Amino acid sequence: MNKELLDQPLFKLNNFSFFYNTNQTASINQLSLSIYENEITILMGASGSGKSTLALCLNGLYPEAVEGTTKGTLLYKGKTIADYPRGVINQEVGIVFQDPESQFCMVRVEDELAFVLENLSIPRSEMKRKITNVLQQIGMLEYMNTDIHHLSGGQKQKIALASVLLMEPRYIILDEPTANLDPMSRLEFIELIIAIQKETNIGILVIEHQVDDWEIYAHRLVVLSKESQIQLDEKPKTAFEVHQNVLEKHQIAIPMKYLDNPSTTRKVAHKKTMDVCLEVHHLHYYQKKSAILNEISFSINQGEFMAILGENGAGKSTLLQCLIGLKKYYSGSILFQGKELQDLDRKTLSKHTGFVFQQPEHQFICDTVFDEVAFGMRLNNYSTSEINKRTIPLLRAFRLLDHQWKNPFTLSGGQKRRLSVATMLDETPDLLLFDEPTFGQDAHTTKELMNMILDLQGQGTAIIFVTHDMDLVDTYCERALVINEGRVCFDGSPQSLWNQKELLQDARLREPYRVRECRNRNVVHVR
Ligand SMILES: Nc1ncnc2c1ncn2[C@@H]1O[C@H](COP(=O)(O)OP(=O)(O)OP(=O)(O)O)[C@@H](O)[C@H]1O
Ligand SMILES: Nc1ncnc2c1ncn2[C@@H]1O[C@H](COP(=O)(O)OP(=O)(O)OP(=O)(O)O)[C@@H](O)[C@H]1O
Repeated sequence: MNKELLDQPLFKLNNFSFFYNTNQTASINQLSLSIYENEITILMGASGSGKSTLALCLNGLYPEAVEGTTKGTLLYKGKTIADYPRGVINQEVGIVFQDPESQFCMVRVEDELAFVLENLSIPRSEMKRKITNVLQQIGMLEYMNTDIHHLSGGQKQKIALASVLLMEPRYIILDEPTANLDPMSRLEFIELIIAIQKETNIGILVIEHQVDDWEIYAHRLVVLSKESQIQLDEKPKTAFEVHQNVLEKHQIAIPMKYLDNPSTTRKVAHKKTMDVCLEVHHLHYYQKKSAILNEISFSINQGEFMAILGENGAGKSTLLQCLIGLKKYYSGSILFQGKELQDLDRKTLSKHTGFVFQQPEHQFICDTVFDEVAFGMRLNNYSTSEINKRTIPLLRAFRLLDHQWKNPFTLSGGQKRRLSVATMLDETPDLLLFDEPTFGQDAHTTKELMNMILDLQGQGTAIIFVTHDMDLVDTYCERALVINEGRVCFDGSPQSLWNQKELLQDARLREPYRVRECRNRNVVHVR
């Protein structure tokens, strides 16, 4: 690609490095890259390759907002970013993060958007019109007066995008923006971005680990190695068709449509035993008088692997929190191995169960990665040599050994997620609950993580797994429980779920790629 001869790049990095002061090695290492306006560029790379750090440097937030230093040059419109007056770049280069909550300052949607306009010194008389226009543009006008906390994940993501659009940016960076969205919201969000790009012709940088729904729209795919060196810079179609070996080497997930035979990857294991692990009877849960969970009943046996599916806001996380005893004020009953959950003390419960939170940060309590993994063992009075014997292999398996003395809060998104899973595997639990454990993970980690889960399933652990990834459900799960508006609307095998088109639509789910492919080839009943 020798585009540079034709156009002046919007961003130009020349041997650019970024060091967090707490780390000995560079998080971005002598990267040279040009990024152009009016293009959609996808940036991929293994977890920890420096993608989010790069996004924050391009937006001018780093190094100022963090203890870090840079080397080499990073030019925006031909001028060093540090030479622009404060705030100019933030306004011209907008970022939407994976977790939109981290971007909000106000309670109501309108106030949040007005706050953005206030910072731009827009007169009050113009605010209403601008807010109405942007909400119309993203299809959220009816939510102008809604409390942001009452919006679903997908809706919050759209409001985060609206805040960025109000700044009329020249460039937008989307850092894993769809990782928390249900399958339909994900598609709608991508379509919205593409429509906006066509209408305004602005440049967009998409950082993602799963690009199945993005790649047809992108002009360019850039792949970084672990050492943040460019390994590939191609049209996505060419990259996925011609360079699969390079992509696999760098742990990049190849969209299913480019794989020879995706159905051979199915690994559903039937390890269910006769021993009941958990029983839920007539569970109801209310939040501020509104019903979040309604009349939920099901049971799961040891060795069973069940996915919980449903649209953003359906009640999946609330259900998991009830099942693990974090939400206590429910009605109905939950029995763990025959005993009422509310009668079990926390220590017994934490010895036999594990819970991986949706936001990994919510479960970190120690100052180092090592201590975080060893925490449960110390609580159970393990000797130092026993702790080392168990902790080191776990850190190695989750590719965290090099980061073991770091503070967990300074890890990359994917590293945090891996740590949150590793902390639950210090023993073989009887019940493991995962709230979206694979989002934000590269292909290699997702595969390893799923294999570890299958291993535990084989040892008799009952697995409950909340996910928005239908391909994962199709590949690994033997049972799916679908929640819609707080009620169970399906409980059965994923294969029978894929045949219920209306139900999938109501719950805003999608068939996995394998099944869509079968349908395209007119195989009517999918097995
Ligand atoms: N503190 C709260 N006050 C009022 N409503 C709340 C509160 N917390 C959650 N809710 C509502 O409860 C419902 C269920 O939320 P929950 O987080 O369980 O959904 P979810 O299925 O896990 O969604 P997602 O897929 O987006 O993670 C949502 O409609 C949400 O708005
Ligand atoms: N605030 C911080 N302080 C110290 N080190 C950090 C900080 N944030 C990130 N790092 C380190 O910098 C490296 C790059 O992190 P970054 O978040 O940019 O990676 P990434 O490619 O976005 O990863 P992922 O795909 O897992 O989100 C990682 O090794 C990470 O541990």
